[in-house]
Amino acid sequence: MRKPIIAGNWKMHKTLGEAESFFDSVKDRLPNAGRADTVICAPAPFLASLAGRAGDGSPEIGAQTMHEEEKGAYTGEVSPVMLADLGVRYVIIGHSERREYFNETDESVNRKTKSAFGHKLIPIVCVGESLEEREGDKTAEKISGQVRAALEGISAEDAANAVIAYEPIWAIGTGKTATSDMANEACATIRSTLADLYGQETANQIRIQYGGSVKPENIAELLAQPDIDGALVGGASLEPESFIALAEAAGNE
Ligand SMILES: O=C[C@H](O)COP(=O)(O)O
Repeated sequence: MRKPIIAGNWKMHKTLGEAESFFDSVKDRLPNAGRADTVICAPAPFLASLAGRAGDGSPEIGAQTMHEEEKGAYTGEVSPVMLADLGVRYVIIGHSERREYFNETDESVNRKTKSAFGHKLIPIVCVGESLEEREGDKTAEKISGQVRAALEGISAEDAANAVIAYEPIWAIGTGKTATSDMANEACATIRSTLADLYGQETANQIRIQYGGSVKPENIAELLAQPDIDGALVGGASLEPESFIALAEAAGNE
């Protein structure tokens, strides 16, 4: 049985004060803490403070990206060593916004995914098709290729701990959610790719999230699907009440 996982991706939002106040207001109010994993992926400048506030029953802390090297002359970047040292547990790798605006490629996603495992960080690896690819009937080919590339050279033992986030690009921040059937079909394609790579037993252990305009109103229907184990949530993770509602729905699964 896979434990549901709700991860909030705050993207480039909030001040430090707002981030701390959000965290303090949700950390003791997650009704089903223990039945679902919850994660806040905050902007890098807030990670130390939030990790210091995290504890039993609170969300875990995630980063939104990282560099694959441990250290070096990479101005502006954050290393896996730095994240692990702060107590960060998860890191989003290859979000479509990173692929589009910051030149991330399947190759860099693979390097970062390997590096995350090498530093005991759990990667949330993002894959997803554009509207053009969906309309051209290329969804399965695209997401399956992205999963294969991201996990190339990664052992089954590590892969079992990965989280894969299926985020159709056309559904991100647009209010357009994939129907739960469409989302499940894509997540099932990802699971069958994982089974092809690692065998069915390992594939059955890997958690697959859906992301793209997830809100308290649609989370239950998405989580009811057999291959959807959680959500990567942007806009609806910014307000405490809505994040708590999402976590509650996941804990009831
Ligand atoms: O990482 C989160 C996704 O990009 C979804 O964002 P959204 O929930 O605002 O559509």
